[in-house]
Amino acid sequence: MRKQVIAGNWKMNKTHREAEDFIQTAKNEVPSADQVESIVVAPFPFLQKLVEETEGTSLKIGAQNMHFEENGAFTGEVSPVMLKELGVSHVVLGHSERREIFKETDEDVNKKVHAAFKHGLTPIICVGESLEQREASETMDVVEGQVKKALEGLTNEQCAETIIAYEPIWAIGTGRTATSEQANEVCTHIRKVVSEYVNADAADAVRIQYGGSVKPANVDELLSQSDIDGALVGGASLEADSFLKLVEAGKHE
Ligand SMILES: O=C(CO)COP(=O)(O)O
Repeated sequence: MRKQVIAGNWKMNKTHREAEDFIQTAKNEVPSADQVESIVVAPFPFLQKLVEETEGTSLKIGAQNMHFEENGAFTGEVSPVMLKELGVSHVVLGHSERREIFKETDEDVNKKVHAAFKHGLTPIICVGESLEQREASETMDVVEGQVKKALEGLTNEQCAETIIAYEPIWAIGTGRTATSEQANEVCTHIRKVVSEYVNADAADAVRIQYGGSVKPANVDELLSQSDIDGALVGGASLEADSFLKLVEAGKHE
């Protein structure tokens, strides 16, 4: 049975003080790591402090992006080596906001995924279609292309360890959640793509999250779907109480 993984993506939000207050509330309240995997994906300036404060707890800390190179003349960028040194466990890669606003390509995402594995970071790879693509019935093709390109050149074991987040762009921050059937349909397709592109074992092991207006009121139904193994949550992860409810929903005994 795949363990659910609930990640709160804070995006570019919170002051240092707010981040601190959240972690103090949440760090001892999250269920144990063998029941559910819980991750706070925080802005770079907070990472070191949050990693220190959550040491020995079940709450893990992830980054929202990174460069694929280890070092060099890349002003403003952060490397996988730096994240690893801080003790970060996960890194979100290819979020639609990075793809759309910062023009990241599938090729960039693939290089970043390789860099993550090289440095012992677990990638959370985001894929998902725009409203225009959904209306043109291109969802499955778009997502399939993104998944294959992101996984290109990885070992079968690395593919199995990857977390894929299906986040339809039209559902992000809009309050318009995909129905659990719509979300599951695409997650099932992603698992099929992994099965054909990698192998059945990797497809069985890979965890596929849904993201896009997930909140305590709709999380149970989403997580009860056959191919949804967790959630990547923006807005509803900003308050500790709400984040804890989401994590609780992912718990199994
Ligand atoms: O983009 C998201 C998480 O990465 C989803 O954001 P919302 O939960 O705010 O819709």
